Amino acid sequence: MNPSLQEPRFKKIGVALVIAWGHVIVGQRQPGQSFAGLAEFPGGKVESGEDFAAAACRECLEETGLAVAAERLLDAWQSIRVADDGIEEIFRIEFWQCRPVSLSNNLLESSLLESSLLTSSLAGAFHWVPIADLAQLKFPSANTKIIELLLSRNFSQSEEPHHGS
Ligand SMILES: Nc1nc2c([nH]c(=O)n2[C@@H]2O[C@H](COP(=O)(O)OP(=O)(O)OP(=O)(O)O)[C@@H](O)[C@H]2O)c(=O)[nH]1
Repeated sequence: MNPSLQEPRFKKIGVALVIAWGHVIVGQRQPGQSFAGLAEFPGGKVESGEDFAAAACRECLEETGLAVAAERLLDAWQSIRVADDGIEEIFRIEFWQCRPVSLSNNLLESSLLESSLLTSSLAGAFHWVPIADLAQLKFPSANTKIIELLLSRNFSQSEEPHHGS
């Protein structure tokens, strides 16, 4: 069939912005991945039966070992291109603010201040990074708006997770 007559293909990505105490979890894209070497937030493809928020939480758990709950959609980025096989491809990323569910506020706070406990519980190249430091990291261009948003907003105490202490 003429590719231009075929239904577009969707590529959906859910990304987790895990924010606590002025920090956010950031990783580095690995060799062999697209955009290797660039910074990234935990995330990946939406699987069948999932929505973007569920995919963001699942990918975060798989990639960092940290269980999180999605709270709200902060930004979405979308592009349309014609793939090599001639089929139109719609690529959409949703950036979801998430909070850790398995750690108490006290533990979160002390581990961030001491920069120890949480780092050791995060897999691979993922770390807690002060939000103010995001300006110095290089992310894929799809992240430009969300980085600006994080840097421009005051993620103060009132934005922090309200769970057991
Ligand atoms: N996890 C994550 N992915 C991002 C971010 N920003 C961004 O453009 N992406 C893009 O979203 C897609 C994530 O999908 P994925 O992690 O499952 O893809 P992948 O690297 O395994 O496969 P790919 O190399 O074919 O893209 C990648 O194309 C990645 O470049 C981000 O902040 N976090």
